[in-house]
Amino acid sequence: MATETCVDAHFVKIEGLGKRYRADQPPVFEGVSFSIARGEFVCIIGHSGCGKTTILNVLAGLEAPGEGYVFMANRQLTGPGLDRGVVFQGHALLPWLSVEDNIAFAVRARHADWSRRQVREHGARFIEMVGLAHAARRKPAELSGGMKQRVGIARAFAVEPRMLLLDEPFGALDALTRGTIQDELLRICAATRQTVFMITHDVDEAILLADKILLMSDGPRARIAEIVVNPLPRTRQRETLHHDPLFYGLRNHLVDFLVHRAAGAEARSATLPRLVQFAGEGTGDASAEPGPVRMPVPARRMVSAAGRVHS
Ligand SMILES: Nc1ncnc2c1ncn2[C@@H]1O[C@H](COP(=O)(O)OP(=O)(O)OP(=O)(O)O)[C@@H](O)[C@H]1O
Repeated sequence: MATETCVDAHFVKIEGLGKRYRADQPPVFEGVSFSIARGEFVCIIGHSGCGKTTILNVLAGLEAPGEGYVFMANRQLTGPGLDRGVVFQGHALLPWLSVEDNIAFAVRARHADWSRRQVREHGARFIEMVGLAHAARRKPAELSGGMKQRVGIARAFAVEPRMLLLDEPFGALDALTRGTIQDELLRICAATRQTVFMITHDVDEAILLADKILLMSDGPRARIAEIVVNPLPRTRQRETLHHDPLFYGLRNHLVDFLVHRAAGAEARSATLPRLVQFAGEGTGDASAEPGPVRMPVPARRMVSAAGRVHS
């Protein structure tokens, strides 16, 4: 029982990850260590180029780390596998297949012994889940960007991966569509207790979706400087999120990191990430005191009023 609890808390374990692309250059990031509990939704935020996608690719097994290890359920991951589902920004659908066939293709890869009917019925559940039953026979070219992204999400869920990896999946969508899909994602994750690792540049998106937010310092030699535990209840909803007294304290803390601390010596030299937990209406951490979102910001690193990072 104790072992099981331990596996649950450290379902995914990343230890001392580092990556250097060129021998004559410093590593993009180093000493990256963190855990993801089973069923936990983790977002990672950091400025462009600090290595977020590289970390996601290492978790997906698409790229080898220069240093360090990744474990899932106590097993070391050394390559890609159907136990992990990836949703990329560019949806990556097969253009000659319909929505249902795109999903069936992925399901068949996972369950080679299933009958055609089993594959179809299984896929239909997930198409329904993302609200695309009416478009199941359409090809990707006949879908909007938001619909394509939903197909990508349905496909990833249909494979029932043990960990879902999302690389800025909503970055290219308009605000309204993004909101709708975020709500769907929240609902599906709550229903399935899916373990998720997601890259986002949107602070508000991280607050809405994540249980834990990893803040990366700037590269080269980027690190996870802080692990911020989301104090808002898991039942949070987009429409009412900003009414919670803890919302602005958390938001200011994240924006302040991106604007002021990500490039600072303290964040860049952190050997271990700082755990930031907010307590009650204020915060248990002195540096996490709610404060104004300070502008203007350095030209290279702008965080818009909407909480999105631009470089
Ligand atoms: N295959 C590669 N070969 C050489 N350098 C690479 C390669 N892939 C990434 N890099 C470099 O590594 C650094 C980190 O890239 P990565 O895409 O992981 O950053 P990121 O934080 O995801 O950035 P963004 O937010 O802009 O997507 C960048 O400087 C990038 O140029």
